[in-house]
Parts: sequence; structure tokens; C-alpha cells
Amino acid sequence: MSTVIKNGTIVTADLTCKADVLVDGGKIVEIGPDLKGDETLDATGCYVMPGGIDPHTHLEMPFMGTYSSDDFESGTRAALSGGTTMVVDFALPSPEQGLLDALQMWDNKSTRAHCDYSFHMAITWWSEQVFNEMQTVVQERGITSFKHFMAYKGALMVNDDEMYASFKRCSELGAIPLVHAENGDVVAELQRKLLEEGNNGPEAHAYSRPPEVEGEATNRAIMIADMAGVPLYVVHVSCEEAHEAIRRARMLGKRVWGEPLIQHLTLDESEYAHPDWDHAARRVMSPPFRNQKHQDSLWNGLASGSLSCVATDHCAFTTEQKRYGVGDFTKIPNGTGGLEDRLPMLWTHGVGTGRLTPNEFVAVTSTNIAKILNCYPRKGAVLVGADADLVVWDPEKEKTISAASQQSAIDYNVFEGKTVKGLPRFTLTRGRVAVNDGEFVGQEGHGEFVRREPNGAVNKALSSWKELTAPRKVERTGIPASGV
Ligand SMILES: NC(=O)NCCC(=O)O
Ligand SMILES: [Zn+2]
Repeated sequence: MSTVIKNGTIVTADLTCKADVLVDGGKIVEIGPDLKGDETLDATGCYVMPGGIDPHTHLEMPFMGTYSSDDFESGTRAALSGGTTMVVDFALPSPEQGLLDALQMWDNKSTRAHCDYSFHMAITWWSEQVFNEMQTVVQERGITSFKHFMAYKGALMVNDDEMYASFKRCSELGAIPLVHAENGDVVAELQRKLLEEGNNGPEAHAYSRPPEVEGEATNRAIMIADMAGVPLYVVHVSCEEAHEAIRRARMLGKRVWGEPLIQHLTLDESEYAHPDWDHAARRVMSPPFRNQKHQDSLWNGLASGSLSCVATDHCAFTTEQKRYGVGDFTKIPNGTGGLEDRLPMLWTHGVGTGRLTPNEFVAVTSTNIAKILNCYPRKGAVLVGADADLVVWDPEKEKTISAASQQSAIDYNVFEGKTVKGLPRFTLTRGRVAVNDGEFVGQEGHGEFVRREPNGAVNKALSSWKELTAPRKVERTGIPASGV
């Protein structure tokens, strides 16, 4: 059954034009005027855009003594409801667990996905086994991005020597390293001191992770990537210090991408001063929310291009789970939700205010990450031959965000009470309508794994540059005798 999307305006990262879109067999097969199909979706007054790609989710992740509560079923249902048609989740080996073992666990969990997905692999420890398995992960499994936690000391954190070894391996394999950039040693020491002084509430979580620890780690990761000759993707950039490091690196020609989250763009540190413990703890995530100066920096980065992609880091814990940290903020599971709200919140606060153009919105929610992760134009495009992962976006449709009507499995929403203007009329996942005017009509298990090839354009360019600028031994005509 073919489907035609009629009377809409196509908005991509680089053009805006009126045309119909014909979809068949899960792909876009024609774009032009007056197209016909077996089924018609009316896009009058709407923008037809590539579906969102969320490059940073943690679905059913074992973390801090529990599991994040949204799994691939509820998580991808939330994603599609908000116009996101692909998620990239993190396969996370526990320390000493093999990468392929962890991957098996993620393969099992993801069978319930409603939309397409891919994985990043986390490097949580270092050994010859990890070194060897990275090759299998890239070449046989089509996973070409590896995350490194510079925080969570004693759990997921890797040290500089491990990071350098892993980055070099990424370089050899044509893969991209990702970093969670916070100085884990300093965070651990600040946590210890705060607790010792009796500061045990959720606000102390923010005190223990100031912008300085993020800025330092970002600079360090950039240096290590530069030495290893590999591009770098910095996840959840939350502050000017980290953004400044990325901006400066990019100005110097280094291949570094920064990813702010919708939470950091729209929620600020005052949330942690809320008198209700639950309210504050529900917003505990790392890095924490910041003040308006930092938020402005992130918005400016998106507008100017120094920051590339907006994600959610969707890692949802219930209030009951958050309460594991009553009396000790370091035990509050870190993470917040956002999958369903990323696009509507970014449209409302970005396009709706004039901080972003509709084309920039598509770039930072979909196309840029598809290019970085080397799955463009299969994903992130409205082009003949691309997967029909599309959102028909109604810029006039409004709602007030509420946990009562969300898809996520948790009992609250960090954006509760916020009104958004701009919502999906239809969301299509590989041609199948999954959201029809606010109603979820997706199919569990429809989602497929998206395999990615290594050696994307930036990796290729960097390895040529590395070759050209490699240290060379000087052939000398004379060498003095040694000694006196
Ligand atoms: N961000 C966060 O607080 N939780 C998820 C794990 C991570 O990405 O650090
Ligand atoms: Zn992180």
C-alpha cells in the first residue's frame, strides 16, 4: 500500500518547498506536485520533515543499583508520539563484562521497539579483550561509536590512559569516540565533602558538579582526541565552559561536535531549590541544570553551529527509584526523561521564539546526527530513496505537557505544565503511520536495528591529515660521536 502526504511544505536541513511525498515499501519513492497513492495523509498547514533522531537514550539501563524505567517499548512509543523516529541507545557493559556479551543483552531488549534504533557501545573498562572486541563491534555489528564516561568514579569511569588507548583504537577502526565530560575525581571529592558537611539533599548534587568540572574534562577529552587523531562527540554539553572548549577546538580545525539536551536548554538550576524533595530529586541528572547564562550559551551555539545536535539523554526513573537517595544525594539515580517532548519543546522555545529557523531545527534534531553517525541520507532526509521516517508537523497544534497523558512509564514529567505549540499530526516510521492526530497507532516490534558503516567522511579526512602531519624521522648527513 502506497501512501501520499499531500498539501504540505517540505522542510529539510537545507530547503523549504511545497510538494507531495509518495511513500512505498517503507521508502520515499517520489517527491513532486499532484502525486497519488492508495492512502492519503492531509498535510495542509503542516511541515513535512525528517523524523527526529535522538542520539542519546538509556532505555532499561542498569544504573546506580536499579534499571531506568522506560524500556524499548515505552521509550520508542514516547519517541514516536513526539515526532522522533529513531533512537540511538547505549549498550553498557558492566566493568569486566565483554562488549559482545553486553550487546547480546541490548539485542534482546530492543526487539520490542516501535521505531528504528541503533547503538553506541560504552567502554567502561580496558583490556586486550575490549581492544579486540571493538573490531567485531564495528566491522561485524555495524556500531561505530564508543562512549567513555569521565565521571561516575568507581563505576563506569575510565582514566585518561584507558581513554587514549580506546580513542586510538577508534581511530584505527574508523569509529567515533563519545565522552560524558565531567572530572570524576573532583566530583567524588566534592560529594564527599558536601556529605561530611551535612549537605545531603538533591541541591547538593548540583553543587558537586559545577561547570568547571565539565569544562576541564571537555578540554581534556578534546586534547586526547587530538593526540589520537580522531573526531570527538561530546554528549550533554550543559555549560559555557564546555561549549567554549568545543567552540575553540572547532575554530582551530579540530573535528569536535557538541550535543546539548532539551532539558538543559529549557530548565534551570532553580529546580533544585524547590522545597519539595521529590520535585528536586526528579530533576537530578548529570550534568545538572544550569543558570540562564549557560542556557543562552547553548542556544547561541545551536544558532551559530558550534553545537550540532539536540538530544534527551532519556534515562527515566520513577519517584520511588529517586527516593533511594533520601538522606544521601549521591544515591539518587541520575537521569531524566524527555523523549516525547524534545521536538515540541525545541520547536516552541527555538523556532517559536526566533532563535532557530525551521531548517536549523531539522538540522539539530535529525540531519546533523545522521551525517555524524554515517546513516545519512537513509535517515535524516526527505529524499527519494530515503527511509520514510517522517513527521508531519502542525505548527499550530498546542498542548500542555502532563505526566497524566504521556507515554513514558514514569509517574511525573520534568516539563509538567509547560505549554508547547508545534506537534506531530502524523509520525511515520518506515512508511507506517504510528501517530495519527495525537493517537498512538504504532506496532511493537516494528523497529529495526540500523547498521552503520565505519570511516565516515570526517574520519577519512582526519586520517589523511594525520598521515600528512605524522612525525618523520630526519635523515641526517652527519651525527657527532657520542660521549666526550
Ligand atoms: N545523564 C544522567 O544523569 N544519566 C544517564 C547516564 C549518563 O549519560 O550520564
Ligand atoms: Zn552521561
